[in-house]
Amino acid sequence: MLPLLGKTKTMILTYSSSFITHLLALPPTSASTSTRPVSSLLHRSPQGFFGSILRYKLRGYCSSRVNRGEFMASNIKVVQNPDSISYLNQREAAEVDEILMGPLGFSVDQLMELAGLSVATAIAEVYNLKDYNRVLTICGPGNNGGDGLVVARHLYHFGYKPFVCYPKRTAKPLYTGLVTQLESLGIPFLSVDDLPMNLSEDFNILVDAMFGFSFHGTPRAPFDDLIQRLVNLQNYNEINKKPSVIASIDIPSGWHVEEGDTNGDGIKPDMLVSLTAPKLCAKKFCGSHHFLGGRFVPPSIVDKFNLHLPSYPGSCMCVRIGKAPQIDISSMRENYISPEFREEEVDPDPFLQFQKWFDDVMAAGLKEPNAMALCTAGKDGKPSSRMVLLKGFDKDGFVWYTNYGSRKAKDLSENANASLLFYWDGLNRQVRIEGSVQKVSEEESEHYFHSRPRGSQIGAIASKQSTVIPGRDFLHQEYKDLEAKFSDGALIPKPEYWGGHPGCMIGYVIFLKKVDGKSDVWLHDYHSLHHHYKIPKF
Ligand SMILES: NC(=O)C1=CN([C@@H]2O[C@H](COP(=O)(O)OP(=O)(O)OC[C@H]3O[C@@H](n4cnc5c(N)ncnc54)[C@H](OP(=O)(O)O)[C@@H]3O)[C@@H](O)[C@H]2O)[C@H](O)CC1
Ligand SMILES: [K+]
Repeated sequence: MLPLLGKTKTMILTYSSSFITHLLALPPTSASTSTRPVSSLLHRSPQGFFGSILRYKLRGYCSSRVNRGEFMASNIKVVQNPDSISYLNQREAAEVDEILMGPLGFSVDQLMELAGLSVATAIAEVYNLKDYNRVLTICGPGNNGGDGLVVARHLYHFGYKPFVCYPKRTAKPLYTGLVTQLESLGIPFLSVDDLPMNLSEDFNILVDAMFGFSFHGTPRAPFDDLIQRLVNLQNYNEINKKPSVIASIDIPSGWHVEEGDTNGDGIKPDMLVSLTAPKLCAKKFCGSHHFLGGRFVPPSIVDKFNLHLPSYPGSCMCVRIGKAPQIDISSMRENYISPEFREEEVDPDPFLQFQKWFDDVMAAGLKEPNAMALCTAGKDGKPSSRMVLLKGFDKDGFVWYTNYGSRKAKDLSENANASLLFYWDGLNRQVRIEGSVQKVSEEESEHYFHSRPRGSQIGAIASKQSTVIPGRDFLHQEYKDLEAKFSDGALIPKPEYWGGHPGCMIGYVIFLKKVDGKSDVWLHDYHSLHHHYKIPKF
């Protein structure tokens, strides 16, 4: 059990499954025992909790991440300006291939596998399994077709239902092996005659893997017909309620590799996944989703061709190029599909129920399951929320740590009432905790402080929350100085202003600049060094 620093005492736990919210209440004076039968509470009509649907609009200050031209959405990095990257002509694309598979020692199998995986990843990023389950991969005679075979295999493992049309098979072992792999998974191979004229009747995604950068002239049979069916899709889509989409690998098939869709009567893919570097025709791509994949380009190629390519963050296989399409927020909705939440399965002890759900979240491998929104309001009654990390819980309360100088600590010193909210996406569950917060002993704070990594301890000293500092460099310098000071491994003293109050934020917060007393944005950095930028009120 972790030490207790901040505790919510009186609390209401609200367990929610698929957003059907049930309320569990504890007696207002004690958090340790619950005498109230859970089932009686569960029978309340949701109307009692929500009343009629109200439309709220919040005007005020908004915090958001700093936009520095590139940002991450669902782990995929976005390159906002497509003109900032290099485009290859047909000769360069072939030359890169030759160097990779010549002096640089790559095999085509390897590159194809990585290329195919990046395409499958991009598809899965954009087209969800529920709405885009049936995928037809149309494969051509060359390596682009081979990429398509690899994509079909990965999509199968991602949970999609792939089909393959591969009318001009290549007899080389690489390709026969890829076909065998798909056949062993039971993936159906369809002939051109098996396919409906209106491909959207049977398929949600059409993966265009017919031609890549070696395409020349005009498409020959049977690809002329297949390309025409993809062109016709647009007309069918206009009358279809649920349009199907085309995802092209490297080049939209039939397009001129450098000039693009010269006559304007070619296919109009919704997604293009360029490999290695986009080819010139990609500049003419007008679909919604342009990705770059093929994370295998070594620095020697980058230097030789003077390539400007975005970096792939973390373990991402692809990067989005250009802005994601604007989404009508009012039309965004999910169908929450999760096992029924049954009263008889709810533990009468809300803490045990919380433990059960926390175990589920851990088993599901969700990221930062202990992240929770903490909402406080000072004496002015104006609420503010931020994410903090749960560091332990028991029947006395839920524990987190913070800096006494922070706004949340100040709020709590004026008004002990606060709420916590966990939201576990993927399990469709949320837990609400409401109550009052107490300070805890200095001893407990001290104990927890020294259990943290040294970098975080130094960060806590460097970050005097809610104070104005000259700039970010000042913060870094302060950190470096402290790091040097404690480099001998000596005990790092806990600063007086840290601990003993509601707790440990994901990082600490420093007001970097004060611009007309406007609102702020926080920036995540290493070792809990965070700072705020002021942004204008809107
Ligand atoms: N380095 C990388 O990024 C990697 C990319 N990969 C993928 O490989 C393709 C390029 O592969 P390549 O085999 O060189 O070429 P294609 O897939 O474009 O296809 C060549 C075959 O298509 C025939 N072809 C060409 N034009 C036509 C046409 N008008 N009608 C019918 N058939 C045509 C051609 O036959 P020819 O007799 O005409 O020469 C070939 O049979 C690249 O774009 C990526 O997708 C690798 O997978 C990994 C490394
Ligand atoms: K293609």
